[in-house]
Amino acid sequence: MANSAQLRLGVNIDHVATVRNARGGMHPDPVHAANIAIAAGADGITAHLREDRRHIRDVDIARLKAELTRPLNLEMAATDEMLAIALQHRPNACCIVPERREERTTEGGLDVVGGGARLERLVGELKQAGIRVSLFIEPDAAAIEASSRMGADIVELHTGAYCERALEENSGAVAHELKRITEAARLAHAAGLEVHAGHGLTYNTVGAVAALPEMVELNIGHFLIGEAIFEGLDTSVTRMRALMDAARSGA
Ligand SMILES: CC(=O)[C@@H](O)[C@H](O)COP(=O)(O)O
Ligand SMILES: NCC(=O)COP(=O)(O)O
Repeated sequence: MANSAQLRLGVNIDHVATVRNARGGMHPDPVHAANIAIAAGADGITAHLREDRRHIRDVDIARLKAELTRPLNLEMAATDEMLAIALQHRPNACCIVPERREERTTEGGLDVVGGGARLERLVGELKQAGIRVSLFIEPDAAAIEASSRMGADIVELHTGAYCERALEENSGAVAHELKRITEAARLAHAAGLEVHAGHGLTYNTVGAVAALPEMVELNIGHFLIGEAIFEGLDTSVTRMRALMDAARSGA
């Protein structure tokens, strides 16, 4: 079992729902996957209720909130529909993410600088309901300053570009992206924000991000669910957890 002093692992179970939805029906069940992930060492569960409901559905959020023994992090677009759902279910945290219906995945960070009053109102209403608020942002200084000004509790740094460059085996570009994440983590921590990161992380890319001392939580999904096909979800979560812990302890 994970202990609270460790870097936290949030397992994103969206892609279990993607497989389920390919045939309709109930199988495989994302809540069952969440429970396996928790038993294997996940500290929390992340689920992204997209506006188009392409994977997670409203009923999944209700069941996750009712049945989980670990905190739920609800990822959502900055809309009044999603705000109402969050206020109904009261997850432990809400991570506000940018959404474009036609995108294949979350392509960039939230436009916190341009997001203005609407985003600030959403952050305020969630916080007033006792929900911790995270903003999913690019690792850059302007986004961090705006997140802090807006009253967010947490920033989740988008690691997608870093992981893409790693897949291309472009070591110079990987180093550049890692430097952006490293500097952003320092800056966010100094601004009093809790620092999370995620998107596209794999066994190969997790170590460098886990080693950053300011990092408090990593949210990982697509790779873990993909590896689960080959080695089982309990094994993929356990391996990821071990890599995070080894990186954190300098092993
Ligand atoms: C915000 C984020 O990184 C995750 O929610 C991820 O987006 C889930 O997968 P999809 O982008 O495929 O919905
Ligand atoms: N916020 C990132 C997340 O929850 C997981 O992203 P991915 O590992 O599914 O790409």
